[in-house]
Order: sequence, then structure tokens, then C-alpha cells
Amino acid sequence: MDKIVVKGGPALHGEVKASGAKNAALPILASSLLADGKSTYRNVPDLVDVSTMLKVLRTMGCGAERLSETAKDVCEVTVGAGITPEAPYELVKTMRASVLVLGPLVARYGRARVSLPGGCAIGARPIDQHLKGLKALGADITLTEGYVEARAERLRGATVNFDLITVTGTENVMMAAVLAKGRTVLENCAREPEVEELARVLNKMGARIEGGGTSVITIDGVDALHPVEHAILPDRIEAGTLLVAAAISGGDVLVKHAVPEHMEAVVLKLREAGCTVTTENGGVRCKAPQTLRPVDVTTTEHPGFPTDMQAQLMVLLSVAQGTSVISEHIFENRFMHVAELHRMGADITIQGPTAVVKGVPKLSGAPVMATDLRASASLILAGLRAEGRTDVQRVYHLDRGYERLELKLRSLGADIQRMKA
Ligand SMILES: CC(=O)N[C@H]1[C@@H](OP(=O)(O)OP(=O)(O)OC[C@H]2O[C@@H](n3ccc(=O)[nH]c3=O)[C@H](O)[C@@H]2O)O[C@H](CO)[C@@H](O)[C@@H]1O
Ligand SMILES: C=C(OP(=O)(O)O)C(=O)O
Repeated sequence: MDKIVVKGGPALHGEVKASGAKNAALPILASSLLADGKSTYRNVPDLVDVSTMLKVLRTMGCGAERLSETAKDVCEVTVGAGITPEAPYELVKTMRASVLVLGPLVARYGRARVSLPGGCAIGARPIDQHLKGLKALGADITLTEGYVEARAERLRGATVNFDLITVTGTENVMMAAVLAKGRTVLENCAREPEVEELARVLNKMGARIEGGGTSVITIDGVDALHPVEHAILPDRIEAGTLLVAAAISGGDVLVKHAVPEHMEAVVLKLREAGCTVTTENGGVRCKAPQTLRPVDVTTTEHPGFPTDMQAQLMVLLSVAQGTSVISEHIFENRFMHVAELHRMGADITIQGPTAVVKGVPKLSGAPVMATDLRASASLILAGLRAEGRTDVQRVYHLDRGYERLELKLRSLGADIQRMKA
């Protein structure tokens, strides 16, 4: 098992490229199931989660591979006869986003058997809204032996009003509705750029979707879709993490390909903290201030401040001059990084869904344990600023969602290495 070792101190400078977005790549790969033939995707990030999704597709009988070692960002998914519409527990337990095959499978094959994902370190994460949407489209849903079984002759268009805003729920039901008979109206949808991107890809495949990226999505079902070629959009969370790396290290970094319109809430908070954030050369640049200012933030659905950037911003604020208040309103248990940050000298108190972060003049390096994906990134960011050496264990969480973060940070001047734990 690997660990990441960071020696704090160097200010990061230079340019770095954002990779393709995990949260766009996963539903888009799953959407390949909706059409026979070969779909080709470019700018696919080299992540464990993407490999898991390719494995899920192969387990069902699809061809699903990265093109070659030299064109690692290109993935081909080929769908033909003989698909087994099942996603087993062994794979779903390693990546809950595997549940994204449920909608496409029931729409296309009339049946699906997908392991229930269960919770994870950040919360319970039920999928009741996915199931509510599929039921409204006419799927017969049963839960047996830890699996969701869905059946339908052909799905029928319907109106679905989600009880809460869910990203993968919106995506799953949208993918199901594209092949349903008639019109589906999805209300209270997630408005994340990745949902909009999925709608764009489905339309390229021949679907008729309007309103992707808004809270009401209208889908006129079609009889069949065709495969697609598409380049995955840049990862706004990875880009945000790299901007925080610039800010916390006292540096100045341009994240190329970062899309400013996708990152407005993060950019606003970095500016409130005193950073100079500008859009230039097709990217976003962040220059650290002399002194970081405290900032209050509440995580909400897009276009609000993303929960996937909460841990990283918290680390930045842990060395600001003053007290910040961070409220987490998406996941009930997303402060697992706090206990590890205490070990590095941070002064953070948790009161229910709120963390009160009192800025300290310095952090000190320590051995720490990553508990989830963004917690891992936050501990590495803390290590960039800390005096001495920080060993971040359990890096497999990081590898789910960051494409060799340590190499990107090293290219900017960080003293960081991957080692055997
Ligand atoms: C692969 C992917 O895109 N992952 C993202 C997606 O996860 P994911 O789609 O799983 O997150 P959701 O938007 O569904 O979850 C939002 C909230 O709704 C709850 N909920 C969700 C569905 C449901 O049926 N019932 C229910 O109660 C969840 O427990 C959570 O509290 O959006 C999250 C919120 O922006 C991000 O942190 C994840 O990075
Ligand atoms: C929570 C995340 O991902 P997932 O939904 O894949 O667990 C994340 O990307 O921070």
C-alpha cells in the first residue's frame, strides 16, 4: 500500500493542467450501455474509479478499455449482443457510482440487477430517489439479498419530482428516460456541470433532452441511440484543489483548462480569503495573499459551494488570520479530516454540521490517515504548509479521484513523493 510523503515549505509556482472530471466520466461511461456499437471518449482521467467503471462494463460483457499506454486518456466502450445486466457487490462496494448503470440497463435491456451501494465514510448515501424515479417510469423494483432488481417491458415517460437534489439520482433517471416511451419531466434536478455534460452526450447519441444543467429537465423518449465520440470536461474539483495548493503554500499557480464558470463559488471564497484569482489563457490562476483572511462557507448544491471542496477550503482556513465557520449541508459525516488535522496542530471545533476553524500561525507535519477522497487531498494540502514531514497513509482513497496529484504538485515545486507504506 502506498503513502504520500510531503515536506512543507516550498511555495508552488507554475502551470498545471486539470484532468478530465471523474464525476463526468463515470456517468458518461455508464451511458455507453444505451447504444450498440463503439463509443470513444477522450480526456478520460486515469483514476481507480474509472478503471472500476470499465471493469463493471466488462463484467457485463462490454468491451471497455483504455486505448493504449501512449493514449491513456482515450477509452473505448463497445456494446454488442450478450450483455448480462448485472453489477456485482464486489465492484459496487469499491465504488458506489457503479449504481449509475441501473438506469441505462433497465431502459435498454428491460431488467437490471445491481448491488445496493450502501453507505461510505462521508454518510449513509441512500438511493431512494433513484428508485423513486425509475418506479415512476414504470420499473418494477424489488430489493433482495442486497441487490436492486428492476424490470420493465418498456419504460414510460412520467413526471418525477425529486424530494431532494441528487446528482447521480438525476443522472440515473435521465439515462433511463431517454429510451422511455413518451415525455418525462424531471423536477428539482441537480444542476451540476457534470449533469449538463451527460445530457449533452446523450443528445449527441440521439436523445432529446432539454434543460440539462437546470432544475427542470424534459426528455422526449426515442426508440434507439447510437454510439458517440466525446471529450470529458475538465475536473472542477481537482482544479479547485490545485488552486488551494497555490494559496496555502504562498504561491502562484495557473490551472490550465479549468473552466471558471464551473468554479464560481470556489473562486469567490478564495477571493474572500484574500487570494488574487484571475481567468487567463484558458485557465484559472490563483496567487496567494500575504495574509489569509477567514471566510464563512456553507456547502450546498451547485451553483453553491461544493461539498467536494469543503475539506480543502477548511485546511486553507486553518491557517487564516481569524475564525471561519464552515457548515456542511450535503453529507452528514464529512468532517472526518478534522481529527487528523488536529494532529497537525489545527484548531477546529465541530458543532453538529458546523466546524469552527480558528486560524493558527503554523501547522506541523505528522503521520496522518486519509479517510475518504477529499480528506486525502486536504491532508496533502496541509502537508504543503506544515513544518516538517507529513506522511499521508491510505492513499487508495486519493487514487480514486485524483490523477497522480503528487506528480502535479511536484511539477509546481512541492517536495512530495509516493512511497511504499
Ligand atoms: C459520482 C458523483 O457524481 N459523485 C458526486 C455526487 O454524489 P451523489 O450523487 O452520490 O450525491 P447526491 O447528490 O446523490 O447526494 C446528496 C445528498 O442526498 C442524499 N440522497 C441522495 C440520493 C438519494 O436517493 N437519497 C438521498 O437521501 C445523499 O445521502 C446526500 O446527503 O454528488 C455529491 C454531492 O455533490 C458529490 O459529493 C459526489 O462527488
Ligand atoms: C464523494 C465523492 O465521490 P463519490 O460520489 O464517487 O464517492 C467525491 O468525489 O468527493
